[in-house]
Amino acid sequence: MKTISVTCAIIHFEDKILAVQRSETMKLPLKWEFAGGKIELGESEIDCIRREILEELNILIEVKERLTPVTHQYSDFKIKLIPFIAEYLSGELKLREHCSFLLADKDELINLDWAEADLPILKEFIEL
Ligand SMILES: Nc1nc2c([nH]c(=O)n2[C@@H]2O[C@H](COP(=O)(O)OP(=O)(O)OP(=O)(O)O)[C@@H](O)[C@H]2O)c(=O)[nH]1
Repeated sequence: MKTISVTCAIIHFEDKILAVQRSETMKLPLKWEFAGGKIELGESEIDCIRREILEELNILIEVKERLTPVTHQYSDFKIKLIPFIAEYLSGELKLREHCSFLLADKDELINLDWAEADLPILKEFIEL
């Protein structure tokens, strides 16, 4: 099965972290994730995450650090999820695809119903 490469961003808004909830019509409905999306042909990981965040959330971010990518097999597809830590720079946050968002303390994140591929990323981030 083909592996899709997806970037995602753990975005700091001062001392809070942004999590977003997938809408009912998306794959993995109502799961929580870090915003991001598929890498396009010829696109760098960093360009991808900046583009996806602008498209999905209408904001600009500064990418700070790359965490460890996770490969995960869902029942019908396989992904390589590449996480970045980032900081909010500018723009008014608007949800263009997701149904809700949360600005949470780092230690509250674990209580959400995450997309499975995000769990090792969350663990690495919480232990930083
Ligand atoms: N953006 C993002 N996608 C994630 C995360 N974790 C995770 O399993 N994914 C999966 O990665 C896939 C690609 O992300 P996407 O946001 O571009 O996907 P999409 O809904 O547009 O996919 P589709 O157009 O095929 O329905 C999705 O199926 C999504 O479920 C995450 O933290 N962030």
